[in-house]
Amino acid sequence: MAEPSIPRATAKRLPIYYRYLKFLLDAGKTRVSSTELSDAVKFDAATIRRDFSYFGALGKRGYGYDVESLLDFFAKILNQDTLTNVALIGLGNLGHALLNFNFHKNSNVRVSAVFDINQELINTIQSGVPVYDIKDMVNQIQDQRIEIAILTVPQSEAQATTDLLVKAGIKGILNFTPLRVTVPEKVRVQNVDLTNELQTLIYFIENYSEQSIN
Ligand SMILES: NC(=O)c1ccc[n+]([C@@H]2O[C@H](COP(=O)([O-])OP(=O)(O)OC[C@H]3O[C@@H](n4cnc5c(N)ncnc54)[C@H](O)[C@@H]3O)[C@@H](O)[C@H]2O)c1
Repeated sequence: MAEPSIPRATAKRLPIYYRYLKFLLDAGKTRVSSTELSDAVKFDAATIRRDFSYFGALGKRGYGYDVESLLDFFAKILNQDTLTNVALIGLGNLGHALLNFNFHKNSNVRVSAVFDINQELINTIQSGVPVYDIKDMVNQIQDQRIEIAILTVPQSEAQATTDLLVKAGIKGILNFTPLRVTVPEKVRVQNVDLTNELQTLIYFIENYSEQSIN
């Protein structure tokens, strides 16, 4: 997957643009202005124009953006044309919730393999996805050519599991554990921390209540 050199904040907004454009296309809309987009996705129009400018001059003055070509363009960047298989490591409370969700709607990402140490789970099918013994993880990930993993093991297991993932050749880890895992430079880690997100939200509400928080 080619990685375009766009700011991280822009990259994080892309799936949101993509989902809304898909909605517009399904509703039969052929074009959209940055102001309309702004109302829908709640980023200001200048941010949207700047984001889109990173991909070249896509909009036309007085016309707005062509929904279909914008969607095609984003689909390629987001790799929506190919199904991305993801491994889920640790099928506890959080792992189950993510597996049940399984990213089906509006996305070409799915969890295709689960790994755990719990003998009651190993060799079962959960939400349509096979659960493997963690001991088989390196082989399975390599055989299935999985490049992305979601980490939902206890904190105490996070680094050792990450080391195994690195050994298996994984390229990206969505880390839900509180540990900031250490990885070689070529591996990308995205940390998800709901407490942090909530605290950020509270901070913005308390300090910038009159302004947009995007
Ligand atoms: N980021 C967030 O906002 C957020 C929210 C909740 C929980 N968490 C974190 O997510 C992780 C999971 O939380 P939970 O509540 O689902 O825990 P849990 O105890 O319910 O589940 C952990 C699962 O990991 C499995 N496991 C243990 N060691 C393993 C190993 N070495 N290899 C593979 N599987 C292993 C267990 O058998 C269990 O199924 C924890 O690190 C927790 O701190 C993060």
